Amino acid sequence: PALRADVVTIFPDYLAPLRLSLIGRAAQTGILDLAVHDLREWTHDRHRTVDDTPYGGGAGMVMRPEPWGEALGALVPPGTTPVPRLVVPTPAGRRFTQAVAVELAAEPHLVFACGRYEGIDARVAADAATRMRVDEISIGDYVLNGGEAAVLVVLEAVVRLLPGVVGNPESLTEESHAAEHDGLLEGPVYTKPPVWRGHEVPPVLLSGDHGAIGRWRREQALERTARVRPDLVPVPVAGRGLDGLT
Ligand SMILES: Nc1cc(-c2ccc3ccn(Cc4ccccn4)c3c2)[nH]n1
Repeated sequence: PALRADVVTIFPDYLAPLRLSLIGRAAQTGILDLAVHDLREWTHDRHRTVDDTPYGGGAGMVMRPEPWGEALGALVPPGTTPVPRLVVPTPAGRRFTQAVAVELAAEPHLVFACGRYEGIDARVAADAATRMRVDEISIGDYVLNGGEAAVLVVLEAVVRLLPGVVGNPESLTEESHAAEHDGLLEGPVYTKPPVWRGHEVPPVLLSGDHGAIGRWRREQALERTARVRPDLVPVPVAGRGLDGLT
C-alpha cells in the first residue's frame, strides 16, 4: 500500500466513516491499509481503565500512560521499519495545513493516537519520541472533546493526495490552498442550466475564450481571497513582477 495507517482510540466506531467513500475505496483497492484499534485491548483490569486523576489537581481526567505504551509497543515493535510517524491530535499542536497534509502523504506509515478526557499523559509522546517522529497537530483553533474528529479530517486530507485515489489528479492542483493555485481560495463554480431561478452563469464562462476564462477565474480567486482570507493574499515583493519570480 502507498500508506499504512493505524488509529488507536477508545471510540473505534467513531472512525467508521473511514470505511466509506473515497477513503473506503482507497482501503479496498489496497492504496491505503487502515486499521482501527481499541485502546482498551491494552488494559488488564476488570474495568478496562484508561484514565485517572491529574497530578497537580485540576478538573477532568488524564489518559494513563501504560495502555498507550503497550498499544504503541504492539503496533510499532522495536526494530519496525519503516519507522512510522506518530500523529497526536491536540489543541496544543502545530497547525494542520495543506502543506502538512502533503508532508504526511509522503509517509509510508502513520500511527494516530486519539486522546480523550483532558489529554494523554505527556510521557507517552516523550517515550515514543525516543523511537519515532512524534507530530502533535491541531486542526484548528477550537476545542473538541477528543482526537477522533481530527483524525477523520487529517486522514481525508492526506488520503485524497495519494496517487490513484482521486479520479482526476488535476483537480488536486486547481483547488483552494493548493500551492499551484498560489494558495488562493477557489472562486465560484457553475454547471448547467445556464439560467436557474433567474440567476445567470457569468457569460465569460460560456464564451469559449479560455484566456478570458483563465483571467476571470484568477480575478475571482483574488477577489474572494482578499474578502474572506486577506492573510492568504500574496504580497507583491518590491521589484518583482506579478508572479513574484521575475
Ligand atoms: N484542534 C483541536 C484538537 C483537539 C483535541 C484533540 C485531542 C484531544 C484529546 C482530548 N481533548 C479534549 C481537550 C480539551 C481541552 C484541552 C485538552 N484536551 C482533545 C482535543 N481540540 N481541538
